Amino acid sequence: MSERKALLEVDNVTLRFGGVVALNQVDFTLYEGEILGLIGPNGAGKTTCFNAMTGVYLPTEGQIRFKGEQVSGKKRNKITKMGMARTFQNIRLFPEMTALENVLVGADAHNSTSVPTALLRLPKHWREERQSKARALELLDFVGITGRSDDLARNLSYGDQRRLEIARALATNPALLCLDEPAAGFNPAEKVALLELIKKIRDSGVTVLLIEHDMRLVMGVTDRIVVLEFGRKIAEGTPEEVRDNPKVVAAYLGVPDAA
Ligand SMILES: Nc1ncnc2c1ncn2[C@@H]1O[C@H](COP(=O)(O)OP(=O)(O)OP(=O)(O)O)[C@@H](O)[C@H]1O
Repeated sequence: MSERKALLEVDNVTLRFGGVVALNQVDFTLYEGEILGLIGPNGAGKTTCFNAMTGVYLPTEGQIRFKGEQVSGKKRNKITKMGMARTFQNIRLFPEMTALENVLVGADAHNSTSVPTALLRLPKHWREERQSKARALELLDFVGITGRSDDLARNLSYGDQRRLEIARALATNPALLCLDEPAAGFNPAEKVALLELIKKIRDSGVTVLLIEHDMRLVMGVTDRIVVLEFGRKIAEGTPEEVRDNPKVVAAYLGVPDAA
């Protein structure tokens, strides 16, 4: 246990929107190399927590640290550069760009080419562009949409658009990938395939944080789970521990059809 290395620390975070306490003294750590599930009923605070971690919201109290460095108050592109990438509950692709171009936009966050180098089309620029393209094609292959690189994003199936979003996030070479309900709208077969992809991402060395409503998906893929209810953490542990926790059963698993 002692060799586990903290990647992201949510340290006693409270977040208020006016009178609404969306997060109430939430505390947990995400360790390198794990798949952590963040679950809870509607309105529990999952998305707010995610948004705080990725710099969208500033906690009212407490701190969030990534690789030991505070993320709160930092700009999005700085947080991306620190090694954190995310997808969104609602797909946010550039619909009129090709799949490949969408991934290249992700990779751009990482390129070192300066604007003058790019404008003057110096060799370094071409080299980086070639490398980025090769890497983008590799990522499309990795997420399972080989052959769709030249298709406009809007012409991809819903499932493939979700995969493309993941490829775009991976193009920033993250240490941590945060997935916000990636299986929303998926049929059971697509969910199984997504589960495989999430494991493959982790096995490639990327730590994964997963917000998910589908209990079966969460149980089948995560190493540990944090459960929120009304903005508070009510449980944390392995899928088995969480599943058997009476508070969780009452709050979430007891809801018919939650699975
Ligand atoms: N921008 C905001 N302004 C005011 N209240 C907000 C805002 N965002 C979230 N809330 C409130 O904070 C609480 C937590 O919401 P949040 O969206 O984080 O929950 P969630 O667990 O992600 O829910 P869901 O599963 O429905 O997406 C809710 O009471 C919500 O109404």
